[in-house]
Amino acid sequence: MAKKIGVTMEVGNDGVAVITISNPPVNSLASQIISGLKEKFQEANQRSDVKAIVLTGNGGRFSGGFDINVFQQVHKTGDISLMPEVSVDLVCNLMEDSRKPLVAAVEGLALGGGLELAMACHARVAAPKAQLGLPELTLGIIPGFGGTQRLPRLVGLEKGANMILLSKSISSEEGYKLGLIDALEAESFKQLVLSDTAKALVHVFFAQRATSKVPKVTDVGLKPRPMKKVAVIGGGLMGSGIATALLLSNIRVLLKEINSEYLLKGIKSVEANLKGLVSRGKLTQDKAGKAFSLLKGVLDYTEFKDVDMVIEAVIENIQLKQKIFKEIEEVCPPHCILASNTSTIDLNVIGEKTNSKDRIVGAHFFSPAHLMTLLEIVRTENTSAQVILDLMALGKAIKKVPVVVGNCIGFAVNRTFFPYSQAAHMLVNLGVDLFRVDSVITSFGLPLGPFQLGDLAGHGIGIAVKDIYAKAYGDRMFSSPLTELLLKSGRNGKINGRGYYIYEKGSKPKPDSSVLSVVEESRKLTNIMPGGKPISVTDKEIVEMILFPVVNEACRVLDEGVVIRASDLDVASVLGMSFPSYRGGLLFWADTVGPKYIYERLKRLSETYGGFFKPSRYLEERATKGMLLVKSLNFSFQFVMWQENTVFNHVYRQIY
Ligand SMILES: C[C@H](O)CC(=O)SCCNC(=O)CCNC(=O)[C@H](O)C(C)(C)COP(=O)(O)OP(=O)(O)OC[C@H]1O[C@@H](n2cnc3c(N)ncnc32)[C@H](O)[C@@H]1OP(=O)(O)O
Repeated sequence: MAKKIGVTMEVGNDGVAVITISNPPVNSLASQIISGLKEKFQEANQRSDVKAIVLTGNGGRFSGGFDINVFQQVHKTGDISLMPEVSVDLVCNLMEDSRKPLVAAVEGLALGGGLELAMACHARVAAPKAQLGLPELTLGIIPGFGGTQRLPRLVGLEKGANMILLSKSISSEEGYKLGLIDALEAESFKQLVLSDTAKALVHVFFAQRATSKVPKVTDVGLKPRPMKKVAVIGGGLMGSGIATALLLSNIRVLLKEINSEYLLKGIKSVEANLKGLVSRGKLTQDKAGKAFSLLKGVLDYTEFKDVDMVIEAVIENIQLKQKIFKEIEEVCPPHCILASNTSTIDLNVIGEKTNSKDRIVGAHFFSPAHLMTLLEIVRTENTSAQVILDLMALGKAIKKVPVVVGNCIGFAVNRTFFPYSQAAHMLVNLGVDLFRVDSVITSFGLPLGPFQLGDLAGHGIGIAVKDIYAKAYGDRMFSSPLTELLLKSGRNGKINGRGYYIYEKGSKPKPDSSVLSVVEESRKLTNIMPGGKPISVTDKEIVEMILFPVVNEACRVLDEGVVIRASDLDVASVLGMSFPSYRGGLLFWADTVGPKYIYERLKRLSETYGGFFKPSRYLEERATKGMLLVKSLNFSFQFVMWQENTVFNHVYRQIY
C-alpha cells in the first residue's frame, strides 16, 4: 500500500487546529511536508475560528528531521536549490511569530529539523521517553532551522553545545528538567495549560478580541461607512508606510507632498515597501503591481473633493498641523474623516482652528506602518461614535488591531513608554554600560533595547517631542543631555548609519565603542554618579529600573481612563512596543511580578534617585489594597485529553 504523505489540519469546535505531519516511518521533513506545513500554518494563522495551534506527528513519532534523501539528491545533481527555504518563512514568520498560541505535542522522537520545529513553537509538551536531539553533525552539517540558537537558549549554552557538538540526544524527562520541554504529556499537561506562558498567551489572545468592543461605539447599532479613497498627507517614513498599508487592502490612495522632489521620494518609498514584501515572499508581484496602481501622487488639494478620509502624517509641528487641518476642512466633503498620525500632540490643539471637531480623530500607526499591526485610535471628547467606528473598520480592513484610546500627550502607548528611554539614560548616566542595558532588555524579551530602539526611530524625533512631554509630565522626567550630544557628534541613528551602533548595509548593527566618549561627556554634565563612581547593578535591577517606571506610567494611564480596560494596554504594549506576548503584555507581567513588590522597589528607588521613580497614586492604592492591576479575565480552561492515537486534542475555552 502506498505511504500516505502529507500534512493535515483539523480544527475542532474548540478552535484548536491540530496540524499533523504524516510521512512514515519517521515523519521526515520532505519538500511536500514543508510546503504542506507552510500552507497549513498560513491557513491557521489567517482563520478567525482558529484560536490555538498544536503541531504533532502521525504514528507516534513527531519527526526524524529533514529528509536526508534530499541531501543525497543535492549531492547527485549538485543542485543546492533543491533545499527548501524553511528557517525564515516557516520557522520564524509562520510559527514563532504566530499570534496564536502554538504548542508542539511530541511523541516518540523529535530529531534534527523535527526538534527545531518543536523549538519554534511557543511551548512543547512531550510524552514520556521521547528522544530529543540535534544529530546534524553526524551528517556533516549543522542544524539549519535555527536550532543552534534556540537549543542553547532553552537548555543553556553548555548543555546545548554538548547536544549539538556530540550529537547526543536526551529523553523527554531530561528535556523537561532542562527547560526544553514545558510539560510531560499525560502527567503534566494540566501544568502546561496552567503555566505562566500559556496564561499569558491566552490572556493576550482574549485581550485582543476585547479591543473590538467599545462602549457607546460598537454597541449602539451604527454601521461602518465604506472607505474607498483615502488621502495621506506627507510621504515620509510614516506617510509612505500608511499609504502602503491602505493600498495592500485595495484602497485608493492620494499621496500629497509639498513639492515634486518629496513626492517622488514618497512614491519610491511605497514602491520599496511593496518590493520588500515581494522579495520576502509575502506578496506576489501581481498583487504588488495592482496595489501600486491604486496610488496617485498629488501636489495640491484638487482631488480631495471626494475622499472619505484624510490621514495627515507630517512632522510633529503644531502650527503646520493646525494649518493643514484648516485647509482640509475646507476642501474635503463634509462626511470626510480628518485624522492625524501624530504620536504626541493633543488632537484638540491640532483641530483648534476648525469647525469640524466631531470628525477629528487620531490614527496613530507604528513604524513601519505597513508591517506593525497596532493602530491607536485617539478620540477626543468631540469625536463622533460614527467616526471612531469607521476608523476601527478601516483598521481591521487593512489588517491592523485598532485600540481606541483617549486624548492626552503621547496617548496610551508612547505615553506609557516615555519613561523607557529616560530610565535607560538615567542608568547610563549613573555609570552603567549602555550596551549591557540593551542586552539585558533583549534577554528579557523585547526585540530591541532602549538605545537600539532610539537609533531606529532617529534621535531627532526625541528632541522634537521632548518639550511637549516636559510641559505635560515635567514633574517626573529625567532630563539627559545624551541625545543632544549624540546629535551634535553627527549620530542620528540608523537614518545616517551611526548612533550608539554602526549600521552597515547587509550586516547587523555593531556597538560603536567610540560613542563612549559622548557618554562620558553626558555623565560629566549630569554628575549623578554617587561619589563620582559608577553604580553596580544586577541584570534584574536593570530590568526593574527600566520597566517599573513604565508600569508606573501605565498605572496613571489607567487611572485617567485613557484606555477602556487595562487589557487594552497589554495588547497595545505587545503590538506597538513588541513587549513579549509570552509575558502577557506590560500590565499582565506587572501583575505576575506583583504590584506590591513594584511599588516598594519604586519607592526605594525614588528615595535614592529622585522623583522619576515616585510611585503613582494608582499603583500605591493597588499595592496597599493587595489588588492586581489588570482585572483578571474571567476565563477558565476546559481540557479534552488524550485520544486513542495519543495526539492530544486539547482546548482551553473562554467561559465567561
Ligand atoms: C535542517 C535540519 O537541521 C537538518 C536535519 O534535520 S538533518 C536530519 C537529522 N535527523 C537525523 O539525523 C535522524 C536520522 N535518523 C535516525 O537517526 C534514525 O533513523 C531514527 C532514530 C529516526 C529511527 O531509527 P530506527 O527506528 O532504528 O529506524 P531506521 O531503520 O533507522 O529508519 C527507518 C526509515 O526511516 C528513514 N529515515 C530516518 N530518518 C530519516 C530522515 N531524517 N530523512 C529521511 N529518511 C529517514 C530511514 O532511512 C529508514 O528508511 P528505510 O525503512 O527505507 O530503510
